[in-house]
Amino acid sequence: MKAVHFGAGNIGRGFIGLLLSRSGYDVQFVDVNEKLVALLQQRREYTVTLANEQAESAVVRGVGAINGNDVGLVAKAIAEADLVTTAVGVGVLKHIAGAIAKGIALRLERDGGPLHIIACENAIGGSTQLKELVFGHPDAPDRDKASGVIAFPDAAVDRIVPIQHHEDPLRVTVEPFYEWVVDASAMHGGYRPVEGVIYVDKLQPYIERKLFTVNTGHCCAAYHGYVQGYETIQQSMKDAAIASEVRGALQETGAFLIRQYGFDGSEHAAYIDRILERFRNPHLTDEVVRVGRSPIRKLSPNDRLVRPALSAYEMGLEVSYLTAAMGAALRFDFAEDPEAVELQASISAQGLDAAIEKYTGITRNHPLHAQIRAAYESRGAAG
Ligand SMILES: NC(=O)c1ccc[n+]([C@@H]2O[C@H](COP(=O)([O-])OP(=O)(O)OC[C@H]3O[C@@H](n4cnc5c(N)ncnc54)[C@H](O)[C@@H]3O)[C@@H](O)[C@H]2O)c1
Ligand SMILES: O=P(O)(O)OC[C@@H](O)[C@@H](O)[C@H](O)[C@H](O)CO
Repeated sequence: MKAVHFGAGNIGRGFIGLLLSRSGYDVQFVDVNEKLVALLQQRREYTVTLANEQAESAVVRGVGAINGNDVGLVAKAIAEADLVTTAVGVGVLKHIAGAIAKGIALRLERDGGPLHIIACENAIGGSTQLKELVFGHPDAPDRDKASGVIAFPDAAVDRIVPIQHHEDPLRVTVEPFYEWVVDASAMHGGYRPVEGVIYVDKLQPYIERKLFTVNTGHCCAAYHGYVQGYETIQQSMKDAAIASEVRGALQETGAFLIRQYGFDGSEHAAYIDRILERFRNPHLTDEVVRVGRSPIRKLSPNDRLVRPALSAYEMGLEVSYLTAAMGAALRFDFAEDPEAVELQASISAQGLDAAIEKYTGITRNHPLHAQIRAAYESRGAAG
């Protein structure tokens, strides 16, 4: 069984590659980081360590790597694969769509069998977005011809994998918890399950619960922590005021999720508690600038702050912790993050109100707009 996985980064090596390999797949990573590709080709294995007391390690063996710029080789691998997955960042999907389009075209020419392509990104409908990019690409084959053969099931993936600082660039430390949920309703019948993956008929409750709890809470800790001058999520969560901002935001998204999807209230409260413990994991060092990365994406209308806030507001629920986090996100001025630079330049050039409208879609006449402005102002440049 052959799997092609785009993105040999933290989640690619520390989660998706690990599970695929355990399920008996030969994993070919596709990446544009030449150093990573060369090391994977040379060693064909890497080590994953769990961030717990025991620090248990596992070696993932028999992996390979292809340079993503070698589109011909990537297309050939896709034509021959049994499964394709991605973890490159949702904004990067457009850059891999061409190679996937070529791979599908080659596969159809050769009468290759059915194939699932699963985007494991933090986004609602990540695989569906990838599908649109692939079939919008000039190298894509006819959509109808491909539709019986190629499926793009959406997925939710959860495992905290920080930026790694090991001497060995392939080694990756991951939290023990993981959850990978795939929309089985979009899959071809008779698929071969990946060990550890949960297949469900309706993904929406799972992806929204994950994104609007794990990722909402995570970015609240990151943005409030950044404003207060903390370097890591673990330091931020030790600050009682920040921990209470994070819990407050998760109670707000929780009220919306429970009402929207009928989750059991006490089970959801336990889910929140578990997540807060995961953020505090003393065996991990997760930088606030990683978790807060790409603030424009995180402030966008369909993402972890604005979407649950607007949905909850429309249900008549309180959202002041969520707007507080948006105010803090607008203060994220990390100079090495291109989206933070763009956001700050926009605030300086066009003013705060225009930036809130542009990036969140929340217009000046919406009551939440004033709340976000007030939250931003109360934080001041130095917090
Ligand atoms: N790290 C986590 O805790 C975590 C958990 C769940 C989901 N995710 C999601 O997984 C995705 C990847 O996150 P990450 O933390 O592993 O990031 P990462 O930066 O560690 O890994 C991304 C990898 O993609 C590679 N890449 C970039 N452009 C590429 C291209 N054109 N072709 C092939 N490879 C390319 C990069 O070189 C890098 O190795 C994101 O969507 C993220 O939201 C991350
Ligand atoms: O990957 P992002 O930028 O969407 O979000 C940053 C973190 O919140 C995220 O990577 C989490 O660690 C992960 O989603 C946990 O499952």
